[in-house]
Amino acid sequence: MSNLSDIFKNHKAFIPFVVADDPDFDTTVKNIIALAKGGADIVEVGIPFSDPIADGPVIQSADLRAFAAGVRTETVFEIVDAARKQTDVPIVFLTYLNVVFKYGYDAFCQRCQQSGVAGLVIPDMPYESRDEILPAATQAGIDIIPLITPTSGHRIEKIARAASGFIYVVSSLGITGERNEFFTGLKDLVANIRQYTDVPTAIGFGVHTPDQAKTMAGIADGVIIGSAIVDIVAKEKQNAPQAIETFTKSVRTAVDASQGARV
Ligand SMILES: O=P(O)(O)OC[C@@H](O)[C@@H](O)c1c[nH]c2ccccc12
Repeated sequence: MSNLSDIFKNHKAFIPFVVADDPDFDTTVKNIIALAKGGADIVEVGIPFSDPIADGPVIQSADLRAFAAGVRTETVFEIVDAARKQTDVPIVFLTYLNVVFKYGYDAFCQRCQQSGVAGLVIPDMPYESRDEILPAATQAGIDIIPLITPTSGHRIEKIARAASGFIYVVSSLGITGERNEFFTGLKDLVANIRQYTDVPTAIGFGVHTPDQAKTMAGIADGVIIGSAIVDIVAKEKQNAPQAIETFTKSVRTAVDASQGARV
């Protein structure tokens, strides 16, 4: 397994998301570095996919921009390799299962290890199918980061007990995208998960302001923001890195102000 869990040991984690090759290779590399400079603990890099069923319009549009830029799965690895020359910020992939399947589980996990990718979030891989990829991921020292949603119900125990890296707690039903209303039972959901595991939890979906990030970091061990950052990329294009660093710093400050701030 990777050492992703250690990141959460002494402070609340901020995990931002960007889509690879949106709007181009160099800007994505600069965005990853800007996120790291701004205080991200882990960067979630999205591999564009043709049928992103869990994604809202902001990320769907980003995937289309990446496809227009000619993105291939290998491009995403090359972007990470290029970023690695300037930052050692932990990186996880957000990827749909078919991308990994087409590349080949062993080859994909080995390539991840080569690029220093520490974990995979595969939103359309049911817990019951994880055994297909687990041997290759374990061999490569990569965490398969599970998602737990407000409707996971009786499956929470087995998902939590099998988790490594961190657990992605989905804040609300539906698709990714900025929200102002969240599932009201998040505190109970996190408490339920914590009965079964010490693996840290990070809440994502809809969070788009520093105040919301502070609230979520007060409930869980970390917070994930995607669409709000992808929206900056959509608006700022090649000028996004500076704006992204500024936004990241504001979220970092807010997350550190929640309980359990950096010691
Ligand atoms: O965009 P939001 O609402 O801030 O949510 C994070 C999300 O973007 C990122 O974690 C993600 C992007 N695509 C996904 C698909 C499924 C689950 C999570 C994701």
